[in-house]
Amino acid sequence: MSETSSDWQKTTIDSAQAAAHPETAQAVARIKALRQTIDNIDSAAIALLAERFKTTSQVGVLKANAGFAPEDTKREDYQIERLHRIAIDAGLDPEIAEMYREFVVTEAKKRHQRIADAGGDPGVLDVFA
Ligand SMILES: O=C(O)C(=O)C[C@]1(C(=O)O)C=C[C@@H](O)C=C1
Repeated sequence: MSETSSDWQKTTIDSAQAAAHPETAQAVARIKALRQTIDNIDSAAIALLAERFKTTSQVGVLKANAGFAPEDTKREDYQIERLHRIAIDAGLDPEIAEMYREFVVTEAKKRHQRIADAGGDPGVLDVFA
């Protein structure tokens, strides 16, 4: 339950909440189970993002060494159309798919530029160095 009417957006749902409000115990238990699935999805999403950025870094090296610019608008137009279509098929608001695309492609281009500035060395992106 909300602690006060003004902070209804923030309810920490945990065992303390369940103990204090036994009438919502079923909802708390269900939310807990759903959170496990959310955590699994987040783990998969982070692993996929890691693979995507490792892959785009390889593209960045090839582009830098070949003298190609970081951005390819024709490829991006294809990605926009494709992700819009597959989002609708998947039951996802295409605006969310576009926000995702914009985020990953913008970050990939920044990294392409950093690699190019480093003369094609992807080591410049090594966050663990
Ligand atoms: O496919 C490329 O040319 C890339 O550099 C990869 C990528 C992407 O992140 O998907 C990034 C920048 C380009 O403008 C288009 C696509």
